[in-house]
Amino acid sequence: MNVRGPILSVGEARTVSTSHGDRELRELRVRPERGAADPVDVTLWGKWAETAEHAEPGMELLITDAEADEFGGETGYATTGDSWVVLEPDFLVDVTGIRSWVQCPRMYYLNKLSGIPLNYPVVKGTIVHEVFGDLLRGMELEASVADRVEEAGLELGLLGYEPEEVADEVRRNAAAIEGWLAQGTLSDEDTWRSEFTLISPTFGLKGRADALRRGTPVELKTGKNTKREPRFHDKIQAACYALMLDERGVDPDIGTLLYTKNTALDRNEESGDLAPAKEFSVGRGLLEFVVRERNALAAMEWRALNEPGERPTVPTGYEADAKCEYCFEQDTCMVVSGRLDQESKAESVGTPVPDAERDYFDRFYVALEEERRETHAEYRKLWEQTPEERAADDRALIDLEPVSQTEIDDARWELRARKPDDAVSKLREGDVALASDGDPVSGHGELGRITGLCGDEVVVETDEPVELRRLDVYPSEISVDRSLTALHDAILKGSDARKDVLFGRREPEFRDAADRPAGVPGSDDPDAPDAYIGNNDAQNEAVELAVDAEDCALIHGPPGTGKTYTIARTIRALVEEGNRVLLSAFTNRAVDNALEALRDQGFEDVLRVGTQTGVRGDMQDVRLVQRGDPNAKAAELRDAPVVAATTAACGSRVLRECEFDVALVDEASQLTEPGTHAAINRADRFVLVGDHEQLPPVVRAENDLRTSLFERLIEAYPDASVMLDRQYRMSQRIQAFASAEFYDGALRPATPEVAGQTLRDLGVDPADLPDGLAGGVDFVDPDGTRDGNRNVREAERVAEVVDAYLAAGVDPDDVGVIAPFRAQVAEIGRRTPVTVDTVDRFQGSSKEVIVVSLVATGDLDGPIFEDHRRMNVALTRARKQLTLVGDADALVSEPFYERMLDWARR
Ligand SMILES: Nc1ncnc2c1ncn2[C@@H]1O[C@H](COP(=O)(O)OP(=O)(O)OP(=O)(O)O)[C@@H](O)[C@H]1O
Repeated sequence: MNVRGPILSVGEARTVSTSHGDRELRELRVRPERGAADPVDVTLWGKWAETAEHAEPGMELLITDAEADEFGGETGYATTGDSWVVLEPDFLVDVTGIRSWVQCPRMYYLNKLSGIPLNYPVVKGTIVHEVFGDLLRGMELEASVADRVEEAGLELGLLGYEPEEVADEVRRNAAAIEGWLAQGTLSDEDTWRSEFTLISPTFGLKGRADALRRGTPVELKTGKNTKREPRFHDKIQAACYALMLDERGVDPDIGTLLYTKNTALDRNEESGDLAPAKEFSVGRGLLEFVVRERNALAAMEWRALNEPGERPTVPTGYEADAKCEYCFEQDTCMVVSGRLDQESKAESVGTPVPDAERDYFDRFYVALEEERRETHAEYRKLWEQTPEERAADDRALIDLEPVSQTEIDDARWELRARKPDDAVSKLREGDVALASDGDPVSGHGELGRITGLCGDEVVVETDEPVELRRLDVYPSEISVDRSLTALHDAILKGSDARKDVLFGRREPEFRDAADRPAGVPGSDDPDAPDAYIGNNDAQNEAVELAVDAEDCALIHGPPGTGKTYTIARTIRALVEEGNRVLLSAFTNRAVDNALEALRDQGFEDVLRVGTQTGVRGDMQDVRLVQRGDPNAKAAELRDAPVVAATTAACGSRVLRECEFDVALVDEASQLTEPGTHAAINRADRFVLVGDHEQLPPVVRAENDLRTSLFERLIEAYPDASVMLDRQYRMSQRIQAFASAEFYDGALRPATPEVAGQTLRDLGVDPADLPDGLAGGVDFVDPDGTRDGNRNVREAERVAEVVDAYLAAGVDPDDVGVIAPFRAQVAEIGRRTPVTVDTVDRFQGSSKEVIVVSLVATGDLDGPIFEDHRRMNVALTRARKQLTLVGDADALVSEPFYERMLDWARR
């Protein structure tokens, strides 16, 4: 049986003599059934007693195959020969993390901070891995090498490599793979597959194996190894995959390491075993060792968050017996310990950063690790929720009917399936998702990209074929990983001038207008134009503030106030003064909108960095295609005066290599502080544009990540900010409530036309509409009942309201419906031809007519009500008519909504 629950206390290590000789043991007291049952004693025998050394009260413990023992009338449990003991099984450790942890725990920690840099071994390693996959999928060697080297054009160019020399080296490495594949090691019964995603609920592990051969793991290493045996930490990596396969009942007895550089070595100069493939046997002892090391790692991570000490616990390097002088991370290690005043086995260099910076680093390090745990909780839902629960949670499309599996050009697969009519989910075209045969954890699952999601059809591209019966949201830690790196870069590598402002040691500074160069608006030059933007003082002031900023400028733009227009003008002004600008935003949509505005203003010299599916169709012509000639590609990126990318992409290894004079970040109020650093680290100065009265950062954990840097700075430095106060979107009647509630009444319509717009301007005669739908703002109470996340009666009423507008002559494209839950979105979507979506998806867009479905009855519960800022977004999307559909009794239960109701019914 399995025993699982929180640890209450940990006993001392003891040695007892048994019929098998002296044995170590350690007793712990735990509350089984995840804390629901009465406390019991559990005994960890033998080597598992080592795991108890890391255990602390509060941690979760799992013992599989435990046996019950009676002692003094009490039932306890003990490990058996088949038991696994797992600490904090909910913490999912990545296999590559275990590998570096075994080498040196501090290296594991440093890898988190410094990310994967752009260097030649990394890029070459990626190419060789890609070629390996291609060869396994039956592609021809030369074609694969040429294709993969070309694909890496940009990265190779940034590193100054020529394609021929790289192709040669990759070819030599690939020879090892080809030779091995051809060597007769393979027979007809050999079953092969490349890249296999594994997640282990029992062992708290996840990772992607390079390949499986007859069910046993194969790992590719692009280095050399002239010993007979694989390197120990390489074995550990393969053993992790073996352990996860074991959990699926495969029981692999060997693992293989393929050292591809061995074939490239000169036999006259090198001695030893030059065979690239090295097998080793995977015994129980090795697997137990892997689990114990994983436990030590998980315990360290637990202590970093849970120990009430001043600073998070991080490894020092003394835990391992690795030699620092051979370590690639030695320099980083010394700098990090010097700057953060950490104990470390390597010497430290440099002086510690001031206390405030260290505290900031620690606070956000912990906050990001908390966020990581929330991400792990998302993974857990893959096995803890039933398929139906996951579908109801919008996290999966289930009951798909496989239609076809087609091999496409570069040995990849296109899977098609039919989905039930009413199925909805968070999944969108372009997302990476987990395609499976119905069971993504213990069945057959493949990571793939959604290339089509339209009507009743789903199309996914994967490396290997799978019967597409279910498609799941696949959580990603990449945002946490990149944020940690951004935090490291900002605090440990950032300039003191920048940090003086971030840490309140100095006010942001601005150039005097008198110092503006000739020709620039506001300069002494009599021939210079009067203003950047002649018809809107606040916008003009915003551009001036941005071009004069020596540190930073903050542009606060309530809904419809011309943020995008001002951003475009600002970028032009910055480029005119000779600056190179990084344009960034939280979403691809905002990046593309800003680019569109820039191009509308006649500025075309832009480069869009992003994936093909992420970038909008009309911006593909300025998208940087990474494939191609290295020199040309690198020049394209280095010479562009304006580079545009999401903040997530700013943390990529390519953009981390780039420098800019100014970073301009839109939607900055939706970014966490580390998320903002990812963009502004790349530039000397920065301009943040946002509205902290609209949606806050999207995070799962409740901590400091919820407040944006934009919000913090605008409160600290009001003089470094401008609020755009005239809006070009809403009628006077619509904007009144938001202006009063969120902007101290300062928001005004930009022109009388904006203020006075009505449905009549769309050619609609109000007499053609039922009573109470043409007042500019109206409220309808359908007397519905909330059922879970939907309200069917209300959905029907919303559809009737929409029909009434359409019947009166409003174009379907001019009407939008906002609902708080995806279930209600689907409920309404079935009944009407117009766009229906959640608030979050509507931020940044607008419609002539908006109908909001509030769903709640009884009490006010749900994401739209949790945060008034969400309601601000919902109420400020409409231009001419806003119709709220909801339950008046529920709304009057809170003063804010009562005021909203009064306004809507006025
Ligand atoms: N100074 C201006 N003169 C004339 N029209 C303007 C001016 N500024 C903005 N506009 C117009 O107002 C509309 C809204 O502007 P924009 O799209 O830039 O707003 P936004 O603040 O980015 O909106 P959102 O709240 O959706 O982010 C656009 O049609 C834009 O062309």
